[in-house]
Amino acid sequence: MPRLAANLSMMFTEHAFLDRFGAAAKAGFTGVEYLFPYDFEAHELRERLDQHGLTQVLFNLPPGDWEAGERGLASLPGREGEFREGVERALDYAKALDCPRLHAMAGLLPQGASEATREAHLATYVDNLSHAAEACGRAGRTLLIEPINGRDMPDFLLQRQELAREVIQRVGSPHLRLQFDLYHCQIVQGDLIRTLESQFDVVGHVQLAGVPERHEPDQGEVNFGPVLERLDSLGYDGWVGCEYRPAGDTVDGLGWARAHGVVAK
Ligand SMILES: O=C(O)[C@@H](O)C(=O)CO
Ligand SMILES: [Mg+2]
Repeated sequence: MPRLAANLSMMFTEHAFLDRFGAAAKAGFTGVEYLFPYDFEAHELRERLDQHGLTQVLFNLPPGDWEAGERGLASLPGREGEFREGVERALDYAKALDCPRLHAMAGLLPQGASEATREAHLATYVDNLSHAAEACGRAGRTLLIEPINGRDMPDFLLQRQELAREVIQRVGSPHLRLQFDLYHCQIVQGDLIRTLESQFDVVGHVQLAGVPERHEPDQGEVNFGPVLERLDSLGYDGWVGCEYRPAGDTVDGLGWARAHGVVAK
């Protein structure tokens, strides 16, 4: 069975952020991920990981001005310098946290973008990812890109798994892989098992959540048991990030995860 990582941006929000590490460990998780570490000093996060025997599985590059609605810089023409500074900043944190994976969010297209604008964003995306993948490779890390559904993030450039694959091929670096979020894939295109099979050779991380509410995976329209079994039989040895907003108390909603060794201590 795949190892489950608690996503601390969405789970255990009953606690202040730094206290979520201990809560996740107490609930039986051995790995954690979250969107952004940058509100904290790296040593504060490192201390929490060490104190609770946790592995840092993943976090994201700086996304631009999140409060103003930005959702990543990787495809934004004219922001290349800021993107590259973000890569260096993320790599510093990754070293301190011993984190092997970094996710670069693609960013938004302008509303009603023409085909030419879209092509320009894609070209910037490929250039920026080429640079970032090489920097990650030199640092012994893997860079990830994630298709995100356009209902939750309207105008997000990267929505389909096939486009992610095309971008990965255009970049052509072994250090760039796919963050396959089953929640987004179900909303955008469904057919989870066949899509996973066809993308598996480029998958570097997996996430899940119930659809459509993004609650626990045992709530909603997807029967995740067979999907996780297929992930196993394909030979996946990475982590599956639990990137969902619990419907109620986080620990009360963990019944589904017992089969994966997540058992409250
Ligand atoms: O699926 C998501 O929302 C995340 O994995 C992410 O990185 C951007 O919000
Ligand atoms: Mg995700």
